[in-house]
Parts: sequence; C-alpha cells; structure tokens
Amino acid sequence: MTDKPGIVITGGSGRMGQMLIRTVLDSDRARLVGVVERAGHSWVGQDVGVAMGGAAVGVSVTDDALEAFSRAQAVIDFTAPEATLEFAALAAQARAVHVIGTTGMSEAQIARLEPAARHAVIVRAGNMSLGVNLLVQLTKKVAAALDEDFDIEVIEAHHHHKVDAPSGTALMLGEAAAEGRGVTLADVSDSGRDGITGARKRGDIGFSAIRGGDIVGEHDVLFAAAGERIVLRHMATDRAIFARGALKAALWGQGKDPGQYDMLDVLGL
Ligand SMILES: NC(=O)C1=CN([C@@H]2O[C@H](COP(=O)(O)OP(=O)(O)OC[C@H]3O[C@@H](n4cnc5c(N)ncnc54)[C@H](O)[C@@H]3O)[C@@H](O)[C@H]2O)C=CC1
Ligand SMILES: O=C(O)C1=N[C@H](C(=O)O)C[C@H](O)C1
Repeated sequence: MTDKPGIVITGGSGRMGQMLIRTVLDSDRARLVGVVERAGHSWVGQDVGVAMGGAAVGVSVTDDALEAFSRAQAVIDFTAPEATLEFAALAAQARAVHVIGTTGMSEAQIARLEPAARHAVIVRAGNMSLGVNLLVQLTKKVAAALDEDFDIEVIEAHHHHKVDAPSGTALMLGEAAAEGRGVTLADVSDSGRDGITGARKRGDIGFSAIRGGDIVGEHDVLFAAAGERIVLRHMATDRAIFARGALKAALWGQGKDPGQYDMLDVLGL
C-alpha cells in the first residue's frame, strides 16, 4: 500500500495526455492508476507504456471513465469541452479532484461545472504554467497603472492543430487586463477582425491569433500608446510546463473543500 495519490489521465493519446502520463510516471509524489480514451480508440485495451512505444507500465487504457475514476484521488483532464463536462460529473461522483486544462469552453459550458463543484474539488485554468500565471498578475498591475491612452492587444500563437481561438491563455490575460482596468471583458472584447472593421475603439481589449507549425504556445500582451509600447511576453517551448502545473494542482487539491479553484490559488499568486 502507498499513500501517494492515484492519478487518472483522460485523453491519454493526445499531445498533453502523453506528456501528463510521462510526468506522473516520473513523479515520486503520485501514482498513475488509469488512462482514459474515447470508446473505439485504438489504444483502448492496450498497456499505455506499450501504446506510447515503450515498455509496459502495468496500466491499461480504458474507455470506462467512472470505473477508472473510482480508483483515483485525482483526474487530470486535457481533452475537449463536452468530454470535460462528462468527466466533471463522473469525477464528482468518485469524489476525485478534477484538474481541467481543456480550453474552448463557452460560458454556458463553464456554468455546467457548478453542480460537480458542489461535491468535489475542480481546479481549472486555461494555462497551468507558473510563468503564464505570473504574467496574468503582471498584466493586471500594468493595466491598472495605465489609462485608455494605451490600447491593449493580446496576441497569441499556437501549433496548426489547435481548434479554439482566442486561446484559453489569451482569455485569461484579457480578463486580467479588464480587471486591472475595472471593466468587464465581454463589454470591451474585440476579436476576429476581418474586412472594413472601422477604427479601433478606445478602451477595447483586442485579440489576435496566429496558427502554424509546431508552436507550443506564445502570448504577448501589448500596451500601445502614441510614442511608446510595452510588451509583456510568455513563450512556452515545452508542454512539460503545463503537465507539471497540472500535477501540482492535483496534489494541492487533496483534502481541500469542494469548489472551483484556479492556478492562482494553487500557486499562491
Ligand atoms: N491549460 C493548459 O495549460 C493547457 C491546455 N491545453 C488544452 O488541452 C486540450 C487538449 O490539447 P491537446 O492535447 O493538444 O489536444 P489533442 O487533440 O492532442 O488531445 C485531446 C485528446 O482528448 C481525447 N478525447 C476527446 N474526447 C474524449 C472523450 N470523450 N473521452 C476520452 N478522451 C477524449 C482525444 O482522443 C485526444 O487524445 C485543448 O483544449 C488545449 O487547448 C493544452 C495545453 C496546455
Ligand atoms: O492548445 C494548446 O496547445 C494550448 N492551449 C492552451 C491555451 O488555449 O491557451 C495553453 C497553451 O497555450 C497550449
């Protein structure tokens, strides 16, 4: 027997899934007790170590999420919005901490997490890295210090597989800028510009998205005024930063009261 928390990874074959599996297997603070994939996925039924091209690790990939969650203390979930909502209900049923890295959730989908959070700990963040969460706080401070003479634009770049825009991180940075300015992001958000858009509106917070190649994730917060510009930048070069943050969140959540938390809570920022 061991008292190290047992962790289940959902979406195990994905870019983040595989990074999370390696991170948990390498950790001396947690155990990998399950890996979940979609029903019908070629990995289901295989040992996950073998499926990843290496030696067996004694954990079979399953499509039975509830059975896997019932053996775990935490579920780390970087999949897709509707899958994450299903997993939230099941993780709550199993009373497992649910760490959500999935982005692209609508406001309505986020609201649907609330019932699960009454029974279990949910830690959700569009970016689990220390650097980005620090950048969130810096963005809030700079936005609070500057007036609307400075146009704020969040510019993000990601790999060509990414399906959502603006990125979850860009939205976190936009929210931070809006909070610093004392406004509501929904009232001032300007994304997806194309065609004759008209001049930039004073006070708007803009979003620009680049998609290409294998870019892991880059985010600039630009404060542009007449005669000067400030740029706050984070560049991710390795997905391990997100996986390490997610595992930290899974461990931090043990024994916490049910509810919704984010990485600022986990990192104490
Ligand atoms: N919060 C953070 O720090 C980060 C968040 N992300 C987000 O994580 C998510 C996944 O990103 P990637 O790994 O690049 O995508 P991916 O497409 O490589 O992986 C997604 C995985 O989820 C699986 N999946 C989908 N529906 C499922 C279901 N119902 N049951 C079980 N598995 C299911 C897919 O089969 C796939 O293996 C995206 O929303 C991305 O934006 C990515 C990196 C960092
Ligand atoms: O899809 C990704 O890859 C990433 N998604 C997150 C986001 O939407 O911000 C975090 C990171 O930038 C990588």
